[in-house]
Amino acid sequence: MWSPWWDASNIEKDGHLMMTRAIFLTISAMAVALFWFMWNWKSSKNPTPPLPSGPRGLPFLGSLPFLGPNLHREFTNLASVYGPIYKLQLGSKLCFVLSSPSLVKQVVRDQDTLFANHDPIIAAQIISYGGTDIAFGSYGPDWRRLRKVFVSHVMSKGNLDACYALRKEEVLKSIDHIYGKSDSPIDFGQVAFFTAVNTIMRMLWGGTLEAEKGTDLGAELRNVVAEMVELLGKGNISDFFPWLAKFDVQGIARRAKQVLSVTEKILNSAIEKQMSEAAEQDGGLSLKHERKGFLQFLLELNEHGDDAESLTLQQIKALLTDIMAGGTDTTATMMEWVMAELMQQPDDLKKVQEELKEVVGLKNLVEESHIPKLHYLDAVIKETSRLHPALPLLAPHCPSQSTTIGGFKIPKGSSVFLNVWAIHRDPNVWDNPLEFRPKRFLNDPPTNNIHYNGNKLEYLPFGSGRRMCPGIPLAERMMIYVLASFLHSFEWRLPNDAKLDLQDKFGIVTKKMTPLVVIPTPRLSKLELYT
Ligand code: HEM
Repeated sequence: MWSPWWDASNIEKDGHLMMTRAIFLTISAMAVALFWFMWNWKSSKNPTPPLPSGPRGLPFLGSLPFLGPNLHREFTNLASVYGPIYKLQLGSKLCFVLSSPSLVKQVVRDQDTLFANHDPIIAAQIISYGGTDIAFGSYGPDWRRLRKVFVSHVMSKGNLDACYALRKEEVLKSIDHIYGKSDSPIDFGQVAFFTAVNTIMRMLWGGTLEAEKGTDLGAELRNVVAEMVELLGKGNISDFFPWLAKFDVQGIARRAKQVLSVTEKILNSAIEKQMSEAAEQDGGLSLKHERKGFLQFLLELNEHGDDAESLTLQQIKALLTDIMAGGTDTTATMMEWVMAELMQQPDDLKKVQEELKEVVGLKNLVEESHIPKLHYLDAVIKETSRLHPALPLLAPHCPSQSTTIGGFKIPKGSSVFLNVWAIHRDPNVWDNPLEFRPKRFLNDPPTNNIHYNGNKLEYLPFGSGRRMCPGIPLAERMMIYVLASFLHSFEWRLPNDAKLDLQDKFGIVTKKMTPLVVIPTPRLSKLELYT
């Protein structure tokens, strides 16, 4: 076999060649060594953080088959094995669960902007007009404008004060309804839900849809809201395996589109009606009557406000949908939990009712002006929100870039769950956390103040940071006003043979496992107050 290496006539030529090769090899070896050294030096200075540990799971499915239905409890149990930050593979989705105030701080304070997106699930994207709303919209200029309009105008004290008359009318209707059921068992959650939906709808439209009273619009709206809430809370396999989305195996996308078309019909008719009513009156959108709803307010803002505040019609509809979906079931669920806790704690119930008797008097109905004096009821609601936060894992956040939390890598696009349920029940954070003790929130001494505003990371029933609940001013007013009205107007007891059960059932809103059935008896001294 011929080879230039062995050919004697080419010795001189080969000598040069070998020398060149030797030099080339030496330089290459030195370059590789230098690169290797630099790389090691750089990575020893900036080591890539590891992913946190977590359950191994199965190939392809990850931990999906091992998670039971009560995700908040499962996540808390896993934290006792893997610590306050761990990873979880769910289908093709990489998730992280954080369960300590200091880790939560890194998400909602230190890296708030980076974590300012919510995880966009398929049903939510459809219902929210492709994520043009606040709850599922991507963080950016449009989202900021929408949220600003909502927080500083729709939820402003002035605007909420202005529609008190609408809330009051709906609460009085509910009192009348409960009075009609005196001394018989009622499903408290259902009454709370009807009251919350009717009150919120009334605030959305103001007087606009009143002419529709004879129709079943109220029932249609309640059904649509109930369907929205159900779809948002349903585990959708396509969210864990996006390539399955086109098959819509569980029919969730199809149902979400149906819900959207019903909502669209109702919203369009409300907008048309609002505009034609206003045109009849003065050629503009400013209705003369005082019972303005949010819709009219938003349309007026569009007509008279500056560009920085004007919204497209689609954004207005998406915002109204957020209020329907985000504000009704949460508020009603919390009211049911408060009532359930009070049924379990007769001493606290007595204190709440004594306070109401003193502040309001048995010859009067509760007014919102009484609220600032209802300290004990306020503390009861706050303590209930600690033990039973409506969204125990908040809404999962999604980092827009890869980052580090607690020394661990969190890749871009993963889902980050903040387990406030675990924090609210952590003995390192709260004294005797499982005891129902409203006193914790009595603000005594005043330096002890704990509010819903997300400033104390130990207490986050409404979240914290850029994506915290923007509906707090309305939620707070509605919960205390409706509960005070019901607790002042009636005595409440469990049916004789009933056993109180405080177990919960995880969902987008975590509710009581079994409905709370209670018996109302009129408490006020003047019966004419009830009708
Ligand atoms: C007791 C009642 C309520 C509770 C417990 C509650 C709780 C929450 C929580 C925990 C979040 C997610 C925060 C996060 O991910 O960090 C949220 C978001 C939201 N809530 Fe509420 N909420 C209530 C009532 C309301 C009301 C009455 C409205 C509207 C009038 C509302 C509108 C929203 C909206 C639009 C978002 C999305 C915010 C965003 O993504 O930027 N909520 N709520």
